[in-house]
Amino acid sequence: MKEKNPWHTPVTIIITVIGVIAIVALVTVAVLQNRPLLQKYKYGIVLDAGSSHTALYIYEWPAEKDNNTGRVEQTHSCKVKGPGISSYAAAPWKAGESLRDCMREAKLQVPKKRHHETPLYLGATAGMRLLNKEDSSASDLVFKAVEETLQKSPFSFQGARILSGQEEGAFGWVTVNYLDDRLKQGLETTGALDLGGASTQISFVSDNYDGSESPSNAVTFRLYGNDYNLYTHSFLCYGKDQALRMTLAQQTQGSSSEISDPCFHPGYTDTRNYSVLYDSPCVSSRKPQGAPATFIHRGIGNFQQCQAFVKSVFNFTHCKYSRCSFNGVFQPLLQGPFGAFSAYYFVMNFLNLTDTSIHSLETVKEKLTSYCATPWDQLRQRYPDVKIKYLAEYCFSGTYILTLLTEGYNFTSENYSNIKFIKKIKGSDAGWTLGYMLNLTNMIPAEAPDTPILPHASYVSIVSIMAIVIFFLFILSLRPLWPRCSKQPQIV
Ligand SMILES: Nc1ccn([C@@H]2O[C@H](COP(=O)(O)OP(=O)(O)OP(=O)(O)O)[C@@H](O)[C@H]2O)c(=O)n1
Ligand SMILES: [Ca+2]
Repeated sequence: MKEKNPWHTPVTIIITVIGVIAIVALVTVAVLQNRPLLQKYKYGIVLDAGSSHTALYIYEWPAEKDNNTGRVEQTHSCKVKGPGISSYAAAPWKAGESLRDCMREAKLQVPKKRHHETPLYLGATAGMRLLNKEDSSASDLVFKAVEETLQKSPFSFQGARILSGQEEGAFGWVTVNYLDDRLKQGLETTGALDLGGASTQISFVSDNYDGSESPSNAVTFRLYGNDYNLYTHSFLCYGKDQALRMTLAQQTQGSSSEISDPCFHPGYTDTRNYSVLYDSPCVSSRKPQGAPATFIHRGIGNFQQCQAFVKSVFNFTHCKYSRCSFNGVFQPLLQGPFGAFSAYYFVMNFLNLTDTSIHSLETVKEKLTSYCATPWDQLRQRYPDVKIKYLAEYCFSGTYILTLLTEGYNFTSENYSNIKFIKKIKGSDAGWTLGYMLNLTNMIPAEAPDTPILPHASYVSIVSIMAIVIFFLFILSLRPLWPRCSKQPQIV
């Protein structure tokens, strides 16, 4: 008699086929339904109109995330040729013109079909703050010129304006902590130190500061369900270019036709114009009477003497609060790690001093002592590709940074290593622009968003495994229906 394979009964074959189809269907639906959709991006553009130059930043984030909560990253940056827009006060149309090349680049970088929905912002900082103070109609004309250019772009232009010092400091802090993923996770935050050409900002969270002492330094945020009381202050005129003017003003009070400057290298000489030097609200009131048209600016390269001049631009005589940084400005006790960017980074990177875990405050002083004393022609030979203006100023700038951090903000040998000199965090530049855009586009929710318990891959794996297990349990549960054991021949 022919032995029949017990699995070949119609019932088991049907159950198996249905089971396999069910598993394939279940897993396919689970994978397809939850598959990350093909990545589409949205874009935002911010122009940082700084005192020394303008830069354009393009940010992108996944389009499919609800309320734009996906991660925002910088995809492109463009440095505008020429000086900052405040330098075009005498020919405002040139300020608008200067932005054209970078706007052209932006058009190529952002996919065409996204152009009209891409917000475009221009924020101006200390250079325009100073121009506005000095000559508000000139500053209005500069804004008119840049607005005309930006309105002509295919992007959704949202306006050009001067940021307050508070905003500049607070948005720099938001950028650093957003990029470090500290806000979403509610981790201890990083303070932000920004050194520009015309102003400098310090922003940090301190347990001793709830905003009641000196409320003008307080910015409160509720981000991802956490409250932050941020201390922030912007010192107008304490960016490195204006600080250099103040230091030179200190040395030229005698109207002399020649000064020997310890902040410049031995052998360095240049002819400077008194009226150009004093043409800034940071020093204009101190222009000496009867000064000649020009003076010879000679370097003598002496760090200690340089630091003495630099110190003289800080005022430590009065403080009506429990503690101050300088110029009578309140500052709570320093707390936590700090990220120092923009000119802090350019200068410390040039001097090879960015790694504060190796280079202590003492080493920084030693390095500056020998660097400032290096003859100018030797430096020119060693760094033929570095812009002369930058190269000439690194001794002053390094000395200024050291003095600002220690004498100004009260960093000590103990907490100096809490500072990290940084340019970028995960590919995006540290600076106020990203924080500014995140704020204006409401991309940081006040409350923590609900997130799925499991990541996508774990979800799919668990669904697949469970489907297979259920299928086998089902087969087992049908055991009573299974044909009798195969060894015994069956009588058909
Ligand atoms: N490789 C570089 C680039 C810039 N700088 C200096 O860094 C300062 C400008 O820093 P930045 O952060 O770009 O200032 P701005 O944003 O233009 O100025 P502000 O924020 O004050 O408006 C200028 O003194 C410039 O000479 C430098 O020393 N080395
Ligand atoms: Ca700046």
